[in-house]
Parts: sequence; C-alpha cells; structure tokens
Amino acid sequence: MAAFHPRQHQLWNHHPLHPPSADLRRLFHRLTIAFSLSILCFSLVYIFAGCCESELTDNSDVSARDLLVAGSAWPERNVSHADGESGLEGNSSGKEWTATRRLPQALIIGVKKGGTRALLEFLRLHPDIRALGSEPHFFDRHYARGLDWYRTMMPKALDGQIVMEKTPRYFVTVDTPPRIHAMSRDVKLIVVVRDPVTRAISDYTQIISKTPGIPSFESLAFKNHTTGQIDSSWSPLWIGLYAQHMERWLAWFPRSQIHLVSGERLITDPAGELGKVQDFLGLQRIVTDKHFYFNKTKGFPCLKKPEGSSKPHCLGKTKGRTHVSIDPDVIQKLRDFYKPHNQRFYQMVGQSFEWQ
Ligand SMILES: Nc1ncnc2c1ncn2[C@@H]1O[C@H](COP(=O)(O)OS(=O)(=O)O)[C@@H](OP(=O)(O)O)[C@H]1O
Repeated sequence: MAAFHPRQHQLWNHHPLHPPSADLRRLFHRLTIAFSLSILCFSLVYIFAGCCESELTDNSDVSARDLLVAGSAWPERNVSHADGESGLEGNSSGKEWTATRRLPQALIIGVKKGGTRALLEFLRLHPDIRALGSEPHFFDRHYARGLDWYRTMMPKALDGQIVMEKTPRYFVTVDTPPRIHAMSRDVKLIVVVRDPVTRAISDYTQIISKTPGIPSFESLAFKNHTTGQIDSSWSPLWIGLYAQHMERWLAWFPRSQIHLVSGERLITDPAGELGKVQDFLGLQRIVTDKHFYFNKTKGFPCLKKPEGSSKPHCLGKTKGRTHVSIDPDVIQKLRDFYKPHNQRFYQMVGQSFEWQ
C-alpha cells in the first residue's frame, strides 16, 4: 500500500496552527502551478508534432528552399502527390494551423522547355506565393479525379497567399482552357514563351537523352528532307505553333488575364521578368536583382543567397544543358517556317519577342 505523505495529510487535516484558509490557499497555489505546467507540456507536444508533420509532408515535394538548404539540385518531378508541400514553414512563419488547401489562383500553363521551372522556383522565394513543386497534370491527365483531388494536391496557404502550380503541357492541350475556366474564370495564367526553334531543339535534346537511338532531329522535323517540307505535327515543332494554341486560350480568357514571360529575358534579366510577373499577380516586388547572380560555368542565372542558406544555387543538370548540334541549313528552314506563325502570335498578343 502506498505511503501517505505527511504533506498530503496536512492538506486535508490542517494543522491546528494553520487556519483552514491558509491550507486552501496553498492547495489553490499548487493546483494553479500543476495546471500551468500541463498547459505548457501540451503546447510543447503540439508544437513538436506540428513541426514533424510538416517535415514529413514536405519530403514528398521538396521545396526550392529545402533543397537549397540541403545543398542538392532543384526538383524536376512529374509525379503528383497529395502532400505537395513546398516551403510552408518558410512562408507562413509557423502559422500552419491557419493555412488551408485551396484551388490555385494562378497557373504557369507553358510552354514546355520555355523556362517554366526557373520561373516557378524564382517565384517560390516570394512569401506571398505557395507553389506546388511537382507538375500535377490535373487538367490534361487527371481531370476525372475531380477538383477535390486537385485541391488536396495543393500546398497549404494562408489567407492572402497565392496558390499556384505549373504544368507546361496545359498550353497545348485542347480540353484545358474550358476546364480551367470551369474551375475559375478569374485564374491568372502565365506562359513562358521561347524562340520555337531553340525550344524544339531543347525538347529534342531531352527526348534523345531519355530515348537514345531515336531518329535524328532532321529526319523527324521534315516530312521530306529533299523538298524541305516540315512535319509540323511532330510534337517538338507543333508545340512551337504558339498562335494556334494561344487562339484557344483567348477564346476562354481575356488577354489581360494571360501574362507572357520571355524565356530569353528570363535568362538575361531574371529580375526584370520576375518584376513584371509579381506586378501581374498583384504582389509587392520582393524577388529582385538582389536574389540573382550569373553563374559563368552554368551560363545561367542562379540564386545568390537563398533564404535559409548562405550558399548560392543553380537549377539542376537537366536545365540549361548543351543542345544537340543541328545543321545551320535546317535551323534556317525552321526559322522560315515559323516566321509567319510568330508574326501572327505577336499580333494576337500585342507583344513582340523578336525571334529571328
Ligand atoms: N536560371 C536558369 N537555369 C537553368 N535553365 C534555365 C534558367 N532560366 C531559364 N532556363 C531554361 O529553362 C529551360 C527548361 O525549361 P522548362 O523548365 O520549362 O522545362 S520543362 O518543360 O519543365 O521540362 C532550359 O532549357 P535548356 O537550355 O534547353 O536546358 C533553360 O534554357
């Protein structure tokens, strides 16, 4: 049997020298301390549990900041996952409990090989942006899963933060504009466009790196090499018919709701392009030239001193790689082919990109 502590005894059978009110005061005092300690313990458990949860969920979709801290390359994922967290703790200053998963208010819809990853990763430095790191391919591949599924893919965001994702294939998928319109007629759309000839070579460089031994660029680009007839149905060339794709978007969204980023200027003047994107999104210009430096070895702008790290960082090896070499005659034929398409595109969007 447990011994009865004399002090406990004292509490209930008060000493004749101590009046009952003094005992009660002491009891009250002890209860107050015990209560405060239990609140403190509870809060600590809650805080630590919260931290662990965000660490675990962030693993499935590593944020630029996480990778910068970890010292590895930026992610290039095509795999979607419900826990697409990205830098929540960085952006929300420990306010996770008020953050919710919402449908995106802004989308980077294209173009493939335009510089979409660089744009997304640079935008993610903005505290008012919460962006999914992977490409969810909801409107082009997973639409049947429904908007609730899509919402669960999104990172948690606080009120006032803009939720966004990038899937470059949206730009060229016929069903996508009406589907996005059905989700939100106010969504802001961003397209990074790049010289369609360079873009096609970049695309082919990636394809051949994944499927070595495929036919040469030339044999795929021409229906008939001798007559010089271009095969514009070949995906790397077809994607570059920007006017054709843009026309479908403009049937659903006003021009003012679509912002075009120059893929070329994103490389030569990332801060300038980022400034315009932040204006378009109605955000304060927080990502500025202070964030970038030009890495001569890589030949691309990289992040100078990202938040949470003292080390500069560049995009991974598959971004900004050496292109396969193409015969200058073939390049000229492609330039001639794209010329009228580019002119139509400039007229349609009221903006020139000065591709040759
Ligand atoms: N800062 C920086 N660092 C590295 N690369 C940069 C950067 N800014 C733009 N780019 C260009 O981005 C091209 C890849 O485009 P995407 O990210 O849209 O490709 S993808 O569609 O997601 O596969 C990639 O194409 P390639 O040069 O052909 O590799 C780059 O030219």
